[in-house]
Amino acid sequence: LLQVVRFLAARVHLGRATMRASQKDFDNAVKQVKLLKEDPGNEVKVKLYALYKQATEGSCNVPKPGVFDFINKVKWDAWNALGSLPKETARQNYVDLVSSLIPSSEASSRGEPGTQEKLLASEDVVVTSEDGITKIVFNRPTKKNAITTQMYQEITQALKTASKDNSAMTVFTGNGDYYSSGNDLTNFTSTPSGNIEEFAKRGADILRDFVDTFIDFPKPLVAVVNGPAVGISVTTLGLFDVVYASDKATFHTPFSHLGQTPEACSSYTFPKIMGPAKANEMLIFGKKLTAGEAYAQGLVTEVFPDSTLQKEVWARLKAYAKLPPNAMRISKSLIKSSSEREKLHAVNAEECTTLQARWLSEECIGAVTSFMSRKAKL
Ligand SMILES: CCCCCCCCCCC/C=C/C(=O)SCCNC(=O)CCNC(=O)[C@H](O)C(C)(C)COP(=O)(O)OP(=O)(O)OC[C@H]1O[C@@H](n2cnc3c(N)ncnc32)[C@H](O)[C@@H]1OP(=O)(O)O
Repeated sequence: LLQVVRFLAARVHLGRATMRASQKDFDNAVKQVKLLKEDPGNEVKVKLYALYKQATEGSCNVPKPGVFDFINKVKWDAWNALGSLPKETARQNYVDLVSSLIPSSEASSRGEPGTQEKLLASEDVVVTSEDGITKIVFNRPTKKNAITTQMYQEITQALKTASKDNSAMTVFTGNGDYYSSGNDLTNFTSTPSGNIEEFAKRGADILRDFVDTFIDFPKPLVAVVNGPAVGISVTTLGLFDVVYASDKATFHTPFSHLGQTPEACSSYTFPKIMGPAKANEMLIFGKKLTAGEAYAQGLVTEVFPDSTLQKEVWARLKAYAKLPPNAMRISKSLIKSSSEREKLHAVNAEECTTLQARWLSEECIGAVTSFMSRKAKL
């Protein structure tokens, strides 16, 4: 990786020696990186990081991270490899690299970077409202609908809005073959230099807010699990009112494999739903359930053949959405009483604090590093 970084930095340097990117070009490129539709991959992200640091701070001037701080060590190595490359050259190389990542059709229509942010940002989470139903769709099919940090925040916002809109219920589903592969593991690799503890704290705050919004959601909340579900996309199901699943869906919570621990109140809801014996096998040993098994354990309301899922489920939901909305909300609040919600908030807080510490553990960093280097898959 270091050789690639050095080679590319030198190549871009030689090729563009006569050009000079202005500070404004650089600032725009920094904004454009955040708007990229396609994930450029870890190698490019590391290069961008190194060039950004060189352009803004000059030669690497911070101590080498510890041996177990894998991610920061890769980043440090890449920055350090740029040696004494002048700041202006690093700035130009950064701008060139970013423009090479933007398809020409997009570059011409993009205009001022700030103006399209919202539009592009909302592509990964699509929210629509029709027939009394607000639909929230995980829409990153090429990444198996893995949930980025930004998506957590968008979903939190979408739920807060849906709780006040005039729809009768809210339905989650996924686009493509997966419902969702859970937390996007690259969320862990975008650590701003240095303060990994602060980063983990911010992650825990985002997660806590996200789960709190599910706990407090006042209207019927339905999941249409169109395919395999992993991690947090499974655990949140314990906070839904109804879960319909395709017979192709699977339910997998590989927390121990990832050096992590349960979230979304599943350490409380799963034993309550399926009994401790079955919940332990899922949450501690990461046993993957088929749709039929998840139905038998009470996590899923009903399983449909994949070929008829969409037709049957949406027809049923449209009919349900015509029921008197206040009656449905009041029934929900009786079932999920205020004391139960209080308990769920306390569980959520504890799970988030536990995860915050886990994310800094050698076990977790090692598992994420393995996934990133493609040695390990579930
Ligand atoms: C400090 C952190 C701040 C974070 C902010 C808040 C964090 C809250 C965190 C809450 C805790 C959540 C826990 C979980 O959800 S644990 C579960 C995590 N998920 C996984 O471990 C799944 C990993 N993915 C896989 O094992 C396989 O991809 C999978 C079995 C799902 C599919 O395998 P398949 O062979 O069919 O497909 P590919 O692997 O080729 O996948 C296609 C592309 O999609 C990318 N992908 C898939 N899943 C993820 C993922 N979870 N994260 C990132 N990327 C993912 C995969 O890399 C492929 O991409 P490329 O085509 O670019 O290679």
